[in-house]
Amino acid sequence: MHERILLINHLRKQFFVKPNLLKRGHLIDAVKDVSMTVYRGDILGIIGESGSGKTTLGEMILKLQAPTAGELIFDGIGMPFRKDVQIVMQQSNEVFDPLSSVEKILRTAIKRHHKLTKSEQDERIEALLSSVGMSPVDKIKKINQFSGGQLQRVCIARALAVEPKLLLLDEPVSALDVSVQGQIINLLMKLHAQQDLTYIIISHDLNVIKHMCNRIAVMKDGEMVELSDKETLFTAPKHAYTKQLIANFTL
Ligand SMILES: Nc1ncnc2c1ncn2[C@@H]1O[C@H](COP(=O)(O)OP(=O)(O)OP(=O)(O)O)[C@@H](O)[C@H]1O
Repeated sequence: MHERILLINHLRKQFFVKPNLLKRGHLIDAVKDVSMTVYRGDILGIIGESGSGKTTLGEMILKLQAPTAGELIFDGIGMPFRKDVQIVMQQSNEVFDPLSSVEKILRTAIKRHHKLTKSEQDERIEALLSSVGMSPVDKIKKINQFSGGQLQRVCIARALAVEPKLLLLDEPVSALDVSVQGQIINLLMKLHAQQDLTYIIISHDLNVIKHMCNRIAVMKDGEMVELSDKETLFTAPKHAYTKQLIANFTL
């Protein structure tokens, strides 16, 4: 029996679009009426064209946006919530202060959520660096000394610093060179296998989605038009829009 970690129940988000010379101000439904269950250990992909509501859905899961209607129920996720859901984003070089050291970034994250002594923090920093395949000497390096792939490792280490249960990966590799993409994907898969983690991945890249996910949700115009396990989605997609996405992918 799969253990539920998150229930998304009739979630809706409207935005007011300000008037301009051509159009009156109006409301749009970025997310219309999305319901789904995320199970512990899932690697759930969210795909769909630009503007289909993927980011808005992700922001509601992170509690960065309040839903207009509906609810999110997190199971087995205690307080404070902030610690249990973390994000790894695409533009890792814009996420950090370029003059910060890795040590400072990780220590700040650790201190925010755990009461540890200085030496316990040091141990945790070393363990985090090792878990993302970085060397202990990297901790004194500044963010502006790292390549994109290394930065993404720092981003992942920072997210893991607070021992989250759910990671939202928003285009986790799309800014990276193809060879580095593979390394980061392998790292994410290794961490998922080793630690008790659940992933939600937003990506335009169906190769990444196919490689990593066990279940996939398809968004179109704010609606979730299909939620299938990976095999079904790629071999017997149900919705016409999914069929089109898969056909374009296999061309
Ligand atoms: N803060 C906002 N104010 C007004 N409209 C918004 C806001 N944020 C998003 N939208 C609109 O909501 C819709 C969904 O946007 P969203 O960014 O969630 O889509 P997406 O699927 O993540 O797109 P992309 O793949 O390009 O990131 C779009 O029409 C977008 O213009």
